[in-house]
Amino acid sequence: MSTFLSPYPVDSEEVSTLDGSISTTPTTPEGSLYLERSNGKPMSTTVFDTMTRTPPVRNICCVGAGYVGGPTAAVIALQNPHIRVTVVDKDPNRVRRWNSQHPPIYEPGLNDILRVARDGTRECTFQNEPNTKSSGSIASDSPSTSSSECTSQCDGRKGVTLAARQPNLIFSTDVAKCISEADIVMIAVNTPTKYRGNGAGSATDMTAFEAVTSVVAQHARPGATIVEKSTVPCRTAQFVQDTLALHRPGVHFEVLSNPEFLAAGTAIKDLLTADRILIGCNPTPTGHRACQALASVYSAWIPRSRIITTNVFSSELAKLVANSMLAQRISSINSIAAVCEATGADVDEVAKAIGADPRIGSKFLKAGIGFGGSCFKKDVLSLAYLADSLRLPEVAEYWRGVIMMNEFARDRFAARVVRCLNNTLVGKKLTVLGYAFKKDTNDTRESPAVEIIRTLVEEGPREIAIFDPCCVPIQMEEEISRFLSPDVLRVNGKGGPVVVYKDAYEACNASDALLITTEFDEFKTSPVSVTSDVALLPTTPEPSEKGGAGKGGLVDPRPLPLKGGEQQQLAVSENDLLALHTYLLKGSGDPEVVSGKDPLGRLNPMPECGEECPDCHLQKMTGVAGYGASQGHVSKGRFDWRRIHYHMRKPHWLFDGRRVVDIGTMEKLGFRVESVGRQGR
Ligand SMILES: NC(=O)c1ccc[n+]([C@@H]2O[C@H](COP(=O)([O-])OP(=O)(O)OC[C@H]3O[C@@H](n4cnc5c(N)ncnc54)[C@H](O)[C@@H]3O)[C@@H](O)[C@H]2O)c1
Ligand SMILES: O=c1ccn([C@@H]2O[C@H](COP(=O)(O)OP(=O)(O)O[C@H]3O[C@H](CO)[C@@H](O)[C@H](O)[C@H]3O)[C@@H](O)[C@H]2O)c(=O)[nH]1
Repeated sequence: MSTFLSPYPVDSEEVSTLDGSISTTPTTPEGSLYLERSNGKPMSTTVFDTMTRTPPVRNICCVGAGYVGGPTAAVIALQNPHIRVTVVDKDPNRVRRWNSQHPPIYEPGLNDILRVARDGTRECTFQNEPNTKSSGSIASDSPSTSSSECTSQCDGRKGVTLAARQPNLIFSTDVAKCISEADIVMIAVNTPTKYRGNGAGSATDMTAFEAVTSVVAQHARPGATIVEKSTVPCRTAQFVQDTLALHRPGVHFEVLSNPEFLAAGTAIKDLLTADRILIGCNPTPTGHRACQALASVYSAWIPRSRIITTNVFSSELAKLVANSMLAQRISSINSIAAVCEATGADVDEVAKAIGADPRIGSKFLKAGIGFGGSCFKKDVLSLAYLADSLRLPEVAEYWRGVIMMNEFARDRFAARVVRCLNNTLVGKKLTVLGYAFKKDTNDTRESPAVEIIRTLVEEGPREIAIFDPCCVPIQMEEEISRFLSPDVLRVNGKGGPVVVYKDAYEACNASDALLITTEFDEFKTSPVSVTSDVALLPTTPEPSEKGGAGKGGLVDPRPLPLKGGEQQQLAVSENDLLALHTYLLKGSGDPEVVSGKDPLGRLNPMPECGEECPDCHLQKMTGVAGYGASQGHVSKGRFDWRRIHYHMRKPHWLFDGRRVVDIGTMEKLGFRVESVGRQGR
């Protein structure tokens, strides 16, 4: 039996187990041994606590500064100001951008969090009484940077002072050094589908994960906990443990699985209000203690009851299964869409009717042109490959059917467009509205739009115009030439049929047919609220418990609970501060409110870009503000469909691949609408 003592504390707080019971670890028989003195007499609980209360987590290193690593590390750092969180990546360009005004990815709310955790904050004073005035300018609510100023601005009401905060989020390329300093190393590198060799097109490509594991094995400090954040095949933890043993025989490391469930476009909301945190560990005292240490990091903002612990392989498998089941629901409803198109039933009505049954539920039943994104396809295929390798071909076949149905939905839509246009696109202009794989993101990985464009190009059209409210045109051009061919692109009037537009109305001008391929709110006919970064930050959901007038649809979260005294250096949770930040911004009534505004007056200036900053250069060249996703997407409100209709060519075809427009309204405007999951002409 191992006598290794983990450096982590035994935390007696409760963590829920999968069966709903409460586990107060350590629970294994081995764990109880620590309660005995060497003389065999039982220890007092206090002595036990003191001996096992080891230093809390002080340093986390996240390897991989991508869609998962960047936002996850930012939220962990925000919520744990006492922990130094370092994000390392082998790509110096990516790291440079995380350290600049141009982070490499856009997620609503991310910039606000980055600015607090990466840049630190200054002392500020804010008014902690609910606003009793009606909606209007935020000036009367605006906190200032000094109490005296606030006192005058706040009509003599007392302000409270918030201490400055030191930066605790660092981005670096020094992978080995940062790993060697960490108590917890999270591996969040890409795990795509293998595209060549054994298992090509199905198995997970573990190249990046394996490379990082080997660096971790060589440099991690003894006793460190290694966390799989990447989505990996079941039993990868064994491979990590073996690699560690190979490089560092006799040195103890714990390996945990802690898969991520965030979705693109809502990453910050998903991280801040996660419905569950899943941690898989070895069923040993040291495994449980490592699990508790990681749970303590999350419990800074996630209720303990939402932290689920399982064995390490269940956790790995649960991530693959979660994505496969979600993908399966979409394929199921898309298969029914095909039946609806042939019968006269309407897929939205069917979805509503079945979704009312709580056993089925209403989420993830939106029919369309199929799912895209970097995860669903690869994770379903990974599960199918796992089944194959376990000699369960029937199981593998079942899950491959989900992918087959997804491709069928996409191809059926493209075929319907061509069929409606008399089976020829020659001499015609078609406009593709939406290039990202889902709304409110500039992520285009596995976007169904790309394959639809490929099919349309093969028909020899005069022009395929593309507009996306969130993607940067120059990046779209670069991708199209990479995925399709450079020849298909038309730039400065020369080249192939594909033209990327910055302006939606120009893209639709003189078009024969519009295709909605992403579910952006802009395309909807029902009134859409003007979205902004702040829309997805935490708000205060319990109006009855809080005072203050409703403002911009939000409730004033003040008074925020304060710890540590009446006036000076008060501790307020970052969640509460985000809620106040959101309220002050949203309530401003300013439709252009975006990340970067600072109603609390606590942000430090953003890092300066040098003269040679390539992103500033591109921004100037392209005229696209927020190049590189730093400012992200500010909706300009819904489309003026009347104007679009006026400038289109007859018979005003509109193919709604995402069921976002109201068919009656559009037909009244004169469009000829064809919708997924509804019988056509
Ligand atoms: N994207 C999502 O929404 C999402 C959500 C949940 C889980 N996941 C999973 O999380 C993992 C990461 O996904 P992602 O979307 O963040 O990927 P990503 O491609 O955006 O980022 C991965 C990063 O890892 C870096 N990297 C690769 N090899 C490295 C090495 N040897 N050393 C240092 N850095 C290295 C890359 O340079 C890149 O910046 C995947 O397993 C994915 O399946 C993704
Ligand atoms: O009813 C629906 C819901 C979604 N979609 C499409 O499905 C795709 C995926 O959407 P979504 O799941 O919202 O985005 P992802 O960012 O791919 O997130 C999924 O993949 C992540 C990566 O593993 C997981 O962490 C998330 O939990 C999981 O939702 C998009 O193309 C959507 O348009 C539909 O067609 N119909």
